[in-house]
Amino acid sequence: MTNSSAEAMIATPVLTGALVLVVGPSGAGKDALMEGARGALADDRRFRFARRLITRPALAGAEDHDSCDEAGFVAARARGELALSWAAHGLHYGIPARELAGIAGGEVVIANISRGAIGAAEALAERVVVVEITAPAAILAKRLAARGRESEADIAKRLSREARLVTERAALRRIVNDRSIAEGASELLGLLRALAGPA
Ligand SMILES: Nc1ncnc2c1ncn2[C@@H]1O[C@H](COP(=O)(O)OP(=O)(O)OP(=O)(O)O)[C@@H](O)[C@H]1O
Ligand SMILES: O=P(O)(O)OC[C@H]1O[C@H](OP(=O)(O)O)[C@H](O)[C@@H]1O
Repeated sequence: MTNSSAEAMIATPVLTGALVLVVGPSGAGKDALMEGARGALADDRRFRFARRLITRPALAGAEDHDSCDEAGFVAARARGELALSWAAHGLHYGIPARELAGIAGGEVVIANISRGAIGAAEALAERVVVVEITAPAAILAKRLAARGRESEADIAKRLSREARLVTERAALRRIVNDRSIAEGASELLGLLRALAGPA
């Protein structure tokens, strides 16, 4: 190796940042496993769990997100504040650009998104990993009923929602969340830790 190419290698910072897209059917446990992993990583600045903007009022005990009405959402998107947005279940969802700002500096950012938004999200970072959380259909139905956030009719719509999971260049990992939340969260945690640089 010549001196100049050795210098180039030393001068190039090793960026370990990544965008982790958590996807899967309603009731699979995306929020629950992310909450478990977030708790374990609370003091670890290598990780950030993206706070979403949703046109749904925040509910006690549910996902901690920013809320706005539809006009506010459209305005935020027009101002270029959202790196990613999609519509589902009669709601608008967005990932604010500021949530992804640390990836270039090495942060691992974890975001709960629609399976239909994977294609657009793959353009947002160099290293993108899709984590699909799944569970058998009967378990999904039981969990949504027990969660009680939606009406029976809305739960039926969520369960019948068809969404294809297609990745172009992102790596794909799968967690079958059919054991306890703690076990599922620990699997997600292992996967996230493996993506981050040294502590
Ligand atoms: N392994 C598990 N064992 C028991 N209950 C679970 C498990 N995982 C999640 N749950 C519960 O199932 C319900 C649905 O989970 P959660 O809200 O995390 O799903 P989700 O994939 O985020 O769904 P949605 O897309 O509808 O928001 C919640 O009440 C959650 O506490
Ligand atoms: O079915 P697909 O398109 O994959 O996901 C649609 C939406 O469903 C869930 O919303 P919520 O957290 O239940 O409000 C996901 O977070 C996503 O935003």
